[in-house]
Amino acid sequence: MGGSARRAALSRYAGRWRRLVTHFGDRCARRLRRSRVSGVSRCSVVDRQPRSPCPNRQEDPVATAADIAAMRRAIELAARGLGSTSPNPVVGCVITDASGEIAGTGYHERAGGPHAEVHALRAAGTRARGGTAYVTLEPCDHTGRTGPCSQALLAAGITRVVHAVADPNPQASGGAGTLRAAGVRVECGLLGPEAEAVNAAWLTSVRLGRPQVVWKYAATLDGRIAAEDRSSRWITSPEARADVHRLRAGADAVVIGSGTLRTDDPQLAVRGIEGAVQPLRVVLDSRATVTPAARVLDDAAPTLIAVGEGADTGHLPGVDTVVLPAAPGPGRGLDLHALLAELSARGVRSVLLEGGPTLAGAFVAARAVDKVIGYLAPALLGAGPAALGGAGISTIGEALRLDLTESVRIGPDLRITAVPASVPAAAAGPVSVPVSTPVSAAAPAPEES
Ligand SMILES: NC(=O)C1=CN([C@@H]2O[C@H](COP(=O)(O)OP(=O)(O)OC[C@H]3O[C@@H](n4cnc5c(N)ncnc54)[C@H](OP(=O)(O)O)[C@@H]3O)[C@@H](O)[C@H]2O)C=CC1
Ligand SMILES: Nc1c(N[C@@H]2O[C@H](COP(=O)(O)O)[C@@H](O)[C@H]2O)[nH]c(=O)[nH]c1=O
Repeated sequence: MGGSARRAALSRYAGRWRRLVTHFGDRCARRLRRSRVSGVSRCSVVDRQPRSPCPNRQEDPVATAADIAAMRRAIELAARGLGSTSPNPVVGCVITDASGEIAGTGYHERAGGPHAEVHALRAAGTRARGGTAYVTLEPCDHTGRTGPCSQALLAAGITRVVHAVADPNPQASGGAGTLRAAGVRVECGLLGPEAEAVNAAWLTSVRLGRPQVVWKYAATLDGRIAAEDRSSRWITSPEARADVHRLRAGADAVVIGSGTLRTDDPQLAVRGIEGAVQPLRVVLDSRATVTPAARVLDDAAPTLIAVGEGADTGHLPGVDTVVLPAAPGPGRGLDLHALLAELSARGVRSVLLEGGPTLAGAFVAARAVDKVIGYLAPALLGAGPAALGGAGISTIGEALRLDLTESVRIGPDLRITAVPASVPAAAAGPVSVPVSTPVSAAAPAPEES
C-alpha cells in the first residue's frame, strides 16, 4: 500500500493514537512523579491484560519523563504509517543526541521503503553518535528489502536503544541481542501497550499466524441487522456509513458470505476517500452462485471468490477464485481457517468482516474474531435477523465476554468497539463506559475511524 493521499485520509487514525498515547503517557508521568516522591524513579506502564511484549528483557525499563516523551512521539510517528505499510508493521523512531536533544525522527512509510530507524538516523546525521534511539518495535536484525537496522544503529554510534515491543517475527527479531552484544544499552517495554495497540493488526497476524479479524455490523437498538422482509438499507446514518469506509480503507480485505451477496449485491469498495488503497473484496460462496454482473466484480477493487470443491466457476472467466475445503463438522460453508491461511499467503494482515449473521456466527464459533465494531442506530424493528447467528453458544456461561474499549457518537448513531475479554468476566468486574468517554448528544462525528 502507499500514497500520500491515503496517509492523509487515514490521518484521523493518527489523531486517535495521539490521544491514546497522550493519555497513557500522562498516566505514566503522574506515576513517575509519585514514585519520585517515594524515592523510586521507576515507571513502567502496566496493562491489565497479560502479555509479554519483551520476553527476553532482563530488567524493567527505568524511564525518565524525557524517555516517555520521546517514545510517545515515536508512537505518534508510527501511526502515520497506518494503512500504507501492510504487510509490514508500522514503526516510529526518535533519535536523541548525547545531550538528550531530539536529533532526528522518522517512520516506516510504506512496505519496501526504508525502516523508521533509517529515516531517523539520516535526519540525525552525526548527532546520533553517543545518542539514544527510541523505537516502537525492536530494531530488525535481518536483511529483507532493506538492511538490518541493528547494524545501521551501530554504524551511527548509537549507545542506547529503548524499544517498546519485542519483534515476534522470528525472521526479523534478534536486533536487541545483536545490539547488546555490541555493548549498546538496550531496554524494552516503555509504553508497550500503546505501541502494541497502534500495531495491533500486524502483531496479531504475526503472533496468531492469521490476519486480524474485525467484525463490523450495523444494527437497530434492538439488535436487528435487517427487517423481517430482509431489507436492510439503510439502518445507520450517512455519517456512520462514511465511517465504515474509513474502516475499509484501513483493512487489507473485506469479507462477506453468499447470503449478503445475494440480498444486498454490495460493492464493498472504499468510496469517498481520495487516494485510498482498495482492500481485497472476498466472497465466501461455496457453490459459486455469484453472477458476472455482481457489483462486487466491478473494477473498483480486486476481488476473490472462495468456492467449495467441485463448484462450477465456468461462468466466471477472469475472476480470481480459490477452492477451499468444507468447514469441519456438520455445519455448512467453507473452512474459515483455510480461508485465513489463504489470505495470509496473499499478504493480508487485517480483515474487515462485513458479512451477515451466519458468517459472523461461524467466525465467532471458530474463535477468529479479534475485535467487534457495532454501529447502533436509534431505531427499532422488533423482528428480523439478529446481528449474530449461531456461534455454538447455548448457555449463558459460554457467552463470549468482551471488554468495551470505545463508545463514541457518530451523527445520530453510536459506534461501540469491544475485544474478547482476556480474563473471565467475573474477574474483570463490571464493564461501564467511563464518564469521560465522548458519548453525548452534542458530540460531533469523531476525528478518528
Ligand atoms: N446490517 C448489517 O450490518 C448487515 C446486514 N446484512 C444482512 O444480512 C442478511 C444476510 O445474512 P446471511 O445470509 O447470514 O449472510 P452471510 O454474509 O453471513 O452469508 C452466509 C453464507 O455464507 C456462506 N458461507 C461460506 N462459508 C461459510 C462458513 N464457514 N460459515 C457460514 N457461512 C458460510 C454460506 O453460503 P454457501 O453455502 O452458499 O457458501 C452461508 O449461507 C441480509 O439480509 C443482509 O442485508 C448483511 C451484512 C451486514
Ligand atoms: N445496512 C447497513 C450496512 N450493511 C453492510 O454494507 C454493505 C453494503 O456495502 P456497499 O454496497 O459497498 O455500500 C452490505 O452488504 C452490508 O455488509 N452497513 C452499514 O454500515 N449500515 C447499514 O445500515
